[in-house]
Amino acid sequence: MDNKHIVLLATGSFNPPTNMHLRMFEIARDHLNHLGFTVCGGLISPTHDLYKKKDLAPSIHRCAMIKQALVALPWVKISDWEVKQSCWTTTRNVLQYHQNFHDIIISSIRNGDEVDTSLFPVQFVKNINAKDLNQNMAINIRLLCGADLLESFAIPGLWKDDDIEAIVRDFGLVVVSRSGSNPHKFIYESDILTKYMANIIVVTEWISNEISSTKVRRALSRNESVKFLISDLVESYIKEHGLFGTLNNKSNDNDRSDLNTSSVFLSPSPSSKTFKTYQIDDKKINIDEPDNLQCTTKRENNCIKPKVKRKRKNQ
Ligand SMILES: Nc1ncnc2c1ncn2[C@@H]1O[C@H](COP(=O)(O)OP(=O)(O)OP(=O)(O)O)[C@@H](O)[C@H]1O
Ligand SMILES: O=C(O)c1ccc[n+]([C@@H]2O[C@H](COP(=O)([O-])O)[C@@H](O)[C@H]2O)c1
Repeated sequence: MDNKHIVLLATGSFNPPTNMHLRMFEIARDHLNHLGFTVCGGLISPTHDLYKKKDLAPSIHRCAMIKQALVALPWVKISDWEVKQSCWTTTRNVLQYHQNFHDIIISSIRNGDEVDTSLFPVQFVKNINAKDLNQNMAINIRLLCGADLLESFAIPGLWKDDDIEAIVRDFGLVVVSRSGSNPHKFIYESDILTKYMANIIVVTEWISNEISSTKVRRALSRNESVKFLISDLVESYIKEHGLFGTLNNKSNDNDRSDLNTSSVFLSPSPSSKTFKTYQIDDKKINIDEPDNLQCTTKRENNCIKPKVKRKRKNQ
């Protein structure tokens, strides 16, 4: 975990994406830069429709809204890989897939293979082109999350202990503080998190802002202003498509021609034996799949976030 080049990957519902989701990337990047890391890119991976969170808008809309939000944050890109799978994928596997993807691209560049780097962190590509790419230089995908997601590790039955351990051991976490949470205490109370404490960076947001998607949805359904909470482009999209109980629902569900979310990042095509072939724009690329990518029926049925009181437990 000594790699200094980082791509921050945030998972979640983004239902809808808020300004705080975007700020989370900026705050984390500043902090990591102060610590001597190079954050060369960011990715948002919205969760699958089968996660079945209450009031979850279809992923086609969530992807389209994220694209609109990211107009203001061009160093972060959307990955639609997760939503395009046939079922919900664990965060561990989402991280592993994207790590494999970056590893393959880097080795292709080193081998002199022609690959489309348009989806790759711009600064990293510049370094490669400037030929100062150290042979050992690699990109480390890290999970970026708010402190509430970290604390959800303690919700009984929601995360597998093995997955939590793999996430902190193999990828690492960047946790942005959220009011009402105490990430340092939470890490202290967890054996697994304490063991891999060196891989967990807690970022304090001093300009605290408790924007949440839930509150934005509530305001929208009441026809209250959401200006400065979400981007104007996202707001227009929501109203145009009548999402989240907005009043001017045009019932235009059948007309989805404007929702061109195809290959926002990359899309799977039929698999081969050990690799899966992915179409990236007009190029095909083989990527080693994370081991147990298929989710089990049990896990699929477990997708619904249990309505249990959050209780901290020693893991
Ligand atoms: N205000 C915030 N401060 C810090 N992190 C945040 C904030 N809002 C969202 N996040 C983080 O962004 C990621 C994606 O969040 P998610 O889509 O669940 O948003 P949310 O606002 O928490 O949603 P909801 O209100 O629907 O539960 C999570 O890691 C979450 O912790
Ligand atoms: O990997 C897991 O076991 C796991 C268990 C619970 C939640 N997650 C992910 O965590 C994210 C939670 O998003 P949200 O909106 O419910 O805060 C979402 O991307 C889920 O896929 C992942």
